[in-house]
Amino acid sequence: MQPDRRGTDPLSVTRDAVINFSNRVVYMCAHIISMTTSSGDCEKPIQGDTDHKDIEADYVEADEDEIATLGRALIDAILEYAPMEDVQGLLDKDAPLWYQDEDGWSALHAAASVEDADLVRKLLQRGALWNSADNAGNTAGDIALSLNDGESYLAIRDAGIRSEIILQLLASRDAEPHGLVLKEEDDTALGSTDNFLSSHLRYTIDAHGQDICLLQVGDAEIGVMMGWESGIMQETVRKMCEDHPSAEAGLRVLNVGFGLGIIDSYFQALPVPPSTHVIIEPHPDVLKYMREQGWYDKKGVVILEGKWQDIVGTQKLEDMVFDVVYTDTFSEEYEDLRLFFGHVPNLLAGPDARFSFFNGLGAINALFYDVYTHLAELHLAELGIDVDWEDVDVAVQEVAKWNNTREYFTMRLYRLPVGRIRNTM
Ligand SMILES: C[S@@+](CC[C@H](N)C(=O)[O-])C[C@H]1O[C@@H](n2cnc3c(N)ncnc32)[C@H](O)[C@@H]1O
Repeated sequence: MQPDRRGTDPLSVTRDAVINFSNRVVYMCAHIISMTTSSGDCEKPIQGDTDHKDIEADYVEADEDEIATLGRALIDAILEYAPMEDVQGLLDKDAPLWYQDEDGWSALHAAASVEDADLVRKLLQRGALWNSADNAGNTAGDIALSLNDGESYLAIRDAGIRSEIILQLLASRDAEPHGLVLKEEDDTALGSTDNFLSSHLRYTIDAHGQDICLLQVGDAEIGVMMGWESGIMQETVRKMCEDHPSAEAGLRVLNVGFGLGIIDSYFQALPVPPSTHVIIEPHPDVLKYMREQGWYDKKGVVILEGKWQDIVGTQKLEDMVFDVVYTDTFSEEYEDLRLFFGHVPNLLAGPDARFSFFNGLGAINALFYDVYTHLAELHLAELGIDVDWEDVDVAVQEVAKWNNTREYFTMRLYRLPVGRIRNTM
């Protein structure tokens, strides 16, 4: 699974990651055997080391075979509708729930495919990975969804939300990288803001006449922002501004991340342009493009050069408040978005003010997209911000949409959030 355009996807537990995880378990078994048979020093050569290693390998292989046999038996039992006592018997023998067969199916995939919501719940309670994907990229949740089995789907989705909340909590209390977080490190310009900011961006028009801002990553060019998203940006501005009580006086707007300037152009095109329009943008090539396009000279526009992390919540914003706040960055993760959420109550001018963000994390898989959407809603609710969601149909011709860049949004519907401070009166 590809990381998301706007960041590494922390939910993206790929088949490889699960295999890595299971390999780690096997490695740990080998390590424990090694420690118990080599006086706790597995690096130190010991007498008869070769024989010793052979024995170790045999042990691990035998373990691996036994584990795989149990894992396979559990999947088969579920798929063959075996009596619950048989399935329970295999679970009692510790049949591995992380095991995936040659198609990438786990016991949870099997339980979802036979539409057994009780078993789905049982497997999740016993630690089944809610987000492991089969070779075709489908999770058990996707299978439940395709079978219209709402009960199983919601059990899996809620397990995903719970697990993400727990991981976020652990991560916030523990500065050390946490062993439980199954996340691939990404030091490229896609997954690291600092690398992104030192990479070259190219603004161009693709073969379909679409405006596009491209980032070079290795041999490939990745879309930072693409013209097909205009519909989302236009609808976002409409939902946030159209019926705003202060619209006729000119709104105070804050936008984080300029990209192609699509959303900023829609803000400027409002019947009454914003009275103040602050744009936060750190990338030197984007700032150059903004200068060339005359953004520095527009009335009411204030460009704050830098990352939002160095501007929002500091004196650089001079305690300004806004009627409309929008954020859409790149190479950031959900955790960055959640940190931004924490500033939103202080940025909004009052109960009429509105907040939105590009809701694209996990949008290459229905289950992951759903989990992120709910996670965002829960975290914003904790901050006293209630969100209205609107579905925007973004099904456009695939060729025109992607050109030669990778796909990062494959859902038919974009879930557009508009948050407001909860009115407690
Ligand atoms: C996807 S584009 C935004 C597209 C924009 N919504 C539009 O309508 O064209 C993301 C932008 O966020 C900027 N960005 C990346 N990291 C940022 C950060 N930490 N703070 C502010 N902007 C950031 C990027 O340089 C890029 O210009």
